Amino acid sequence: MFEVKTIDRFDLTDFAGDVFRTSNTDTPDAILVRSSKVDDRLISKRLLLIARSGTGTNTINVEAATANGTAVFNTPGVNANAVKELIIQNLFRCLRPLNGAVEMMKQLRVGPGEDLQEAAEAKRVDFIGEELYGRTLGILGLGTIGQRLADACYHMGMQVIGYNRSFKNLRHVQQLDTIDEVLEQADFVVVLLPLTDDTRGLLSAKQFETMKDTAYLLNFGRGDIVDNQAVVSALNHNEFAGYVSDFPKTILQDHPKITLLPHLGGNTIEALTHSANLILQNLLDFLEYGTVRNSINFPRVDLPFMSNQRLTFFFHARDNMWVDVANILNSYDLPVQEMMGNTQDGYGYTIVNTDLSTVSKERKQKLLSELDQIKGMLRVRLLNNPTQGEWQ
Ligand SMILES: NC(=O)c1ccc[n+]([C@@H]2O[C@H](COP(=O)([O-])OP(=O)(O)OC[C@H]3O[C@@H](n4cnc5c(N)ncnc54)[C@H](O)[C@@H]3O)[C@@H](O)[C@H]2O)c1
Ligand SMILES: O=C(O)[C@H](O)COP(=O)(O)O
Repeated sequence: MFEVKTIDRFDLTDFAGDVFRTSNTDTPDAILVRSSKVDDRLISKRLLLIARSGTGTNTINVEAATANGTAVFNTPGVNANAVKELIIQNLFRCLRPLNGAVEMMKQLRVGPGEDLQEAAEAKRVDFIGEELYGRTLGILGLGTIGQRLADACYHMGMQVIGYNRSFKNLRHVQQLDTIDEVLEQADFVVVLLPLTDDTRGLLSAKQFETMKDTAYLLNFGRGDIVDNQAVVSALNHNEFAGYVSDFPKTILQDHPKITLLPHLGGNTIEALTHSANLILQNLLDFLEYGTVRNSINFPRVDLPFMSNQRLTFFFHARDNMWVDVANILNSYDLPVQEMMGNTQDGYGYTIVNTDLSTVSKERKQKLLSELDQIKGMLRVRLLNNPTQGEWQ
């Protein structure tokens, strides 16, 4: 039904993913990616969906996809535990100089008759650490990951404060009214926001001035939420103690107070497996059945496929939209066997189970073209029941 090919054939750099197409054409029906940027040139009329295995969708032009009638899917929450655990590991690393101690142990040699443990203990004064217990954790972005981190750190004895644009009724977090209040009070500030027009460059020189000089900033949201040049400058002026980022930039390399990771947040066997399974299921269900789950721009609609064919409609929600569709279906004497629809953020998605088995190919084309031309219609699809016939 769908071939899977790699995107390399498009010769678009900075992109690596799989595409799905129904015929031997360079224009894909669907694109599957992790964090790779989806080039806008791929959002052609033919493109039915973009599937992002993972959470952040800042590498996809969702607005352009929506206007094109292309569904965008992601797998929110599946890597939240992986990110939470990596952040906790890094909180400990900020206070306990484990890397140095392990390195020292690799180098340490004792002579005949000397005791290695004794020699090691003589060196441990260089590796005295501090404890997380009783310290204040500030979380910017109290979503799925932020809440899990808050619960775990609260149970380790930390005070947890946070900022989110909407109020969240959370048991273990004192939610503050401004980012600045969090920055002033926290010993650790963890960024867990999405990258949007509102959050790009949100943390810069002015914000760093308000931080404690002993505080650490950990960015597991997205690199561009933080002004990297301002980070380097603030650290050079001892405005805060250290920066940990999951999003490497050359300007941050080699600074003694900066720790860079190669975007490891969701990089566990569990998260990757779970995410890949979920996104593939959602992708195939949409391509073959028109079912929508976990889409960020299409409303959720899941109707059992009990007919020979079904029509799916994605449109700008407006008064009388359905009257216009129904008039055309009636003029073709099409039975509406079952139907389900939903709206979200001004867009509607409707599935109609029907039977076109007696309608000629030419009339089907004419029907689809008339439905396509309805004012506000963004995408019409005709699907054959995969368990009852061949793909058309
Ligand atoms: N490092 C990694 O590997 C990794 C893994 C997963 C997610 N992430 C990043 O973390 C982000 C958060 O993930 P999540 O699963 O918790 O998402 P989420 O959608 O559950 O949480 C995001 C939270 O941020 C809040 N928010 C959005 N814009 C805001 C603004 N301008 N000001 C204040 N609050 C705002 C939302 O209300 C929400 O509560 C993702 O968007 C992604 O960029 C990184
Ligand atoms: O948004 C996400 O899910 C994370 O940043 C993980 O991205 P990745 O799929 O490239 O690991």
